[in-house]
Amino acid sequence: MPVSTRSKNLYTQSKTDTRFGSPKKDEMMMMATNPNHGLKEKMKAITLLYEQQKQSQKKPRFSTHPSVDLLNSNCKKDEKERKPTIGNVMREITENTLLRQGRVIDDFKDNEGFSCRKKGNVVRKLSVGNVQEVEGEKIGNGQSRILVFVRLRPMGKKEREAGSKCCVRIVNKRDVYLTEFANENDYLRLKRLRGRHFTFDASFPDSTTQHEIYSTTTAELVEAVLQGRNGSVFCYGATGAGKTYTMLGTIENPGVMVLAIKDLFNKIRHKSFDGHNVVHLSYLEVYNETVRDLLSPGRPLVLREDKQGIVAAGLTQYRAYSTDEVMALLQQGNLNRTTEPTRANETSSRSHAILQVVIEYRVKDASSNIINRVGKLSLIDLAGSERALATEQRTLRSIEGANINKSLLALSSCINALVEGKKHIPYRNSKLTQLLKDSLSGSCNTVMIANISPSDLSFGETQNTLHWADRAKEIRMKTCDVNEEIQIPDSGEKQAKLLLELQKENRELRMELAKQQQQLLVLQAQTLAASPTPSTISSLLTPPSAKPNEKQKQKPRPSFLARNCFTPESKKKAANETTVKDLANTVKAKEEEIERIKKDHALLIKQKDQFICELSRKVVELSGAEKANGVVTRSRVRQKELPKGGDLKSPSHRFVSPSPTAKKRSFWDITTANSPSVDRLTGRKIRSQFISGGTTTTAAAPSMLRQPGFARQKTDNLKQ
Ligand SMILES: Nc1ncnc2c1ncn2[C@@H]1O[C@H](COP(=O)(O)OP(=O)(O)OP(=O)(O)O)[C@@H](O)[C@H]1O
Repeated sequence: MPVSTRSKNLYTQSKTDTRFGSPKKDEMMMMATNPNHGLKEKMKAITLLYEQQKQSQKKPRFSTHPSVDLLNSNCKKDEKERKPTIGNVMREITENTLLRQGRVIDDFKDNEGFSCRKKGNVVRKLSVGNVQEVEGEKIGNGQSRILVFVRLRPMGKKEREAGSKCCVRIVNKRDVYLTEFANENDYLRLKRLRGRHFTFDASFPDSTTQHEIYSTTTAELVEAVLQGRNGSVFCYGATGAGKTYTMLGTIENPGVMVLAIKDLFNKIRHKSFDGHNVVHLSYLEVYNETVRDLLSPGRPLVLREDKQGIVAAGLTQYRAYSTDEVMALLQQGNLNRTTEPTRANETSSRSHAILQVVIEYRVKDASSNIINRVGKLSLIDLAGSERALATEQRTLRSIEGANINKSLLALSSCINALVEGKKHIPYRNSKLTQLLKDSLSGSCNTVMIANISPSDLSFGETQNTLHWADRAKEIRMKTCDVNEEIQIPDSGEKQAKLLLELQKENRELRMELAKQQQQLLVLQAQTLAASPTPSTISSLLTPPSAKPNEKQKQKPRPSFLARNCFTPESKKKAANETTVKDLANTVKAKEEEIERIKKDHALLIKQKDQFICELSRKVVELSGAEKANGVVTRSRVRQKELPKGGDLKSPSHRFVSPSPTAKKRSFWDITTANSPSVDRLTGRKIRSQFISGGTTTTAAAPSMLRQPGFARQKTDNLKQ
């Protein structure tokens, strides 16, 4: 029999009141706090208050995409339906079972236990199936934020054997639902599903192929790099989540690194207008906070900051000419990478690896300007974070793990600071963040691929990865500038013109010089002619301070007393003398000029001699190398053809001295004497002697100087 209680009446009354408006909040508050009311009444009042508050907090939902509306309507429906009825509890159990089988369920609860779907984030145009463009943002049009993708890997054999459940569900190629299953020993919450929902630019289920991953995440970035922009792709996630598989892949299923390089090489050939392009490659790892070159391992590298940003000083930059060559370099680099088996992954990468490709090529624009484009692509495979057990000893693995976690922590601090728009970003906290500075905040298009495992055993790690990936979406990037340089068209023609002009000027100067020399001679002749006494030029050129000659001494000096001072003869003499003096001065000046020109000429000739010396040295080296390689060259054939006397049988013999033994040592002879073949004469030890273990080698010893690696090989062969 129904019993009417005070609280029931109150509840019905308040319900009916809603028809005319909401029940009075003050009344509810009074009831809830009044000590004279019963517990049930208080509970009802509180429930009503709560419902009212919830309704007032509900904001109108806006979306720019029909799918988002659909999600929202689903969400409302779910909220109505998800009352703790038996039907709903049964439904939860069914969902749980489906999840255990790795199948799809329809809705999830957020952390507070309320069924909810987040409002869909604005996504950019992607080449993924049904993900559509919502906003006009695109890579290359002034990137504004990091693109974040999530990849789910298939359940591993070990995980399946351990009876783990799938806790991740990907819906709509964009939404990731993460479920936290209750602890099996927690009987009270056994039926409870807790989870979180995330939205990314694209999310890939476990069946996604490597090509799909590449075309969605990196293909556009590669295109932007070819336009002269910088791009970075980095994989983030827990150990064993599939980062290395995504970045490097296997021989049958190559990953992003391999596919990106193949694509770069294919496209650059088509884009370059003259077929000329330069591809430089470097590959490094950050292991235990030290930077190492993976292409030529050696001492740790030091990071320096210059105009281009942070660079590893001394890092090898290989020039690659083909995809195959790059593949070989990548393989070589990966063999040098530090990997160790861990609890979670048998071939766990214990270091962060960064592959950097710099491309340079030329294109012609509409107004036939030649444009030099330079783009940089960084592909980063981060080491996975690993939970260290409290009981774990301080082994090398745990130190490695600590360092990996330290750098990843530094990375998350940087992401946090960037998201919060802080002025100081702690890049210097680790080597990894220093190297990623450009990718995180510079003018760069950046793509982040977060790798996750489906197993509920890795729930914590997966949640962490998704949390950071979600944060990374907020990072705003600088507008990415294009690295290109316009070259003035026909610069070659201009240079040729300049050369011709210079040659012309040079000819004119020479002619001027010849003219001046001629003038000088004329002047000298005139001086001689104008001289009152037949004297030599040297006598004319003697300075006034010099001792007067005997004749002058004997001659009476003009004086007023002798009255020969102003005679017409003396006047003529004085005029002649001044002319001679002037001429002597001019001659002196001209001679000084000639001296200077002679000196310049001597210097030029010396420089040319040095240049010829250098050239001849190279020729001798080359001929040595040819002999070593067994290449038949004209010079070798000629040597064979030479008779004992040394005369050539070819028609060119007429250019050879008939008695070579008696000939003067020419410049060529001197350079040959300095070449390795004549080192016996000088007695100086040469490198090839050291290579052959101290025994003096013959003149034809091949040069190994340009290939130090081969030098070592040669020594080994000789030893054998
Ligand atoms: N999408 C995938 N498809 C098939 N197998 C995968 C996939 N992703 C990962 N795997 C497999 O999972 C295992 C672990 O992957 P991987 O080595 O790439 O993990 P990781 O994140 O790089 O780990 P760590 O950080 O320890 O290096 C490998 O055996 C790999 O072949």
